[in-house]
Amino acid sequence: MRALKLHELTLAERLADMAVDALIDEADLSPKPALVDRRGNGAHSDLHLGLMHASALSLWPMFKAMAEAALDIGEIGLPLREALGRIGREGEQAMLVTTNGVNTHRGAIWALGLLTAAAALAPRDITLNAARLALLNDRYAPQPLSHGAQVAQRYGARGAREEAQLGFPSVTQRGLPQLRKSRQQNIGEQNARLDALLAIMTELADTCVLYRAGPEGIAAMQRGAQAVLDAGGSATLAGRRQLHELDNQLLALNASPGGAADLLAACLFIDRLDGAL
Ligand SMILES: CC(C)(COP(=O)(O)OP(=O)(O)OC[C@H]1O[C@@H](n2cnc3c(N)ncnc32)[C@H](O[C@H]2O[C@H](COP(=O)(O)OP(=O)(O)OP(=O)(O)O)[C@@H](O)[C@H]2O)[C@@H]1O)[C@@H](O)C(=O)NCCC(=O)NCCS
Ligand SMILES: Nc1ncnc2[nH]cnc12
Repeated sequence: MRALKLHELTLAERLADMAVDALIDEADLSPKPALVDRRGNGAHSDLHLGLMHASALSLWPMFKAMAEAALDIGEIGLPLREALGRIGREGEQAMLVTTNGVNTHRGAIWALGLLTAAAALAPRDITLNAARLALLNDRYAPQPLSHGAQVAQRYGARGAREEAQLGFPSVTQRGLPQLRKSRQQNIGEQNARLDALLAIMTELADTCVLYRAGPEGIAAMQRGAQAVLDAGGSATLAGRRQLHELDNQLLALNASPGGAADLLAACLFIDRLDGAL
């Protein structure tokens, strides 16, 4: 009998695999404060873990197309930025068809889309090149009054666009260093990832939290996340108590840190890519 020969994955396919894996790892990580995880729906009535998985898988062709566009065009500039915008909008439609209209991964399409394209061009300069792409103005992008735009107007908050334009400081200066520090303490991968999420939450202006719960919600998220880390992190008993407290507080405020969750996925993507280099 002849052996079945599987085709070797292209670079674009491997990057799409890594992006989807990062989204699934983020969704599965538990217990995340007020977010969808293996325990339940957090502060969401319209989301659940199966939907997050289906949504992540629906985005695989989009991530692959973004990486291919970067490889075809070969340089940072308006043609690539506008190609990514078009592919991203199509991906968002595919996501909405899969989820029956629920917004599961809009922020992740933005962050991981830019990072996937940047990784295809030059993995070692990934956040710098993602920022350069985010700084270019896509002439075809619609200007809807999104939740992010509304809270930017009301509170002057820096949202997803600015986070990318600055080269993802929440990821490079908070999430990744914490992930590596916690791993060195041999506390287990899930605890290290939870600590990374908390580190991201300590300073982020998450526009999802701001839209739902205002500055009070942001203060509760940032203060509570810092309290877990100060108590020794999510692997310690004292830290777990603080984490439980943070979960309760955010649920009471109906505040879901969806932006922080997307940035954790970005963090896991870059970490995986570093491991593959
Ligand atoms: C340029 C865009 C990023 C648009 O940004 P803008 O801020 O105008 O739009 P939003 O759609 O409100 O926000 C983008 C999403 O980014 C996540 N996010 C929030 N804060 C931050 C932050 N500080 N840094 C990084 N990322 C952040 C967040 O995504 C998660 O939350 C989603 C659910 O949130 P929300 O929409 O508020 O809630 P809903 O469930 O819809 O309603 P309620 O339940 O509250 O009633 C969830 O999807 C997570 O992913 C923000 O939502 C860019 O998005 C854009 O232009 N998109 C158009 C398509 C495109 O061109 N893409 C290009 C690909 S390269
Ligand atoms: N796990 C999660 N729960 C709720 N919103 C999210 N957006 C991205 N990941 C999420």
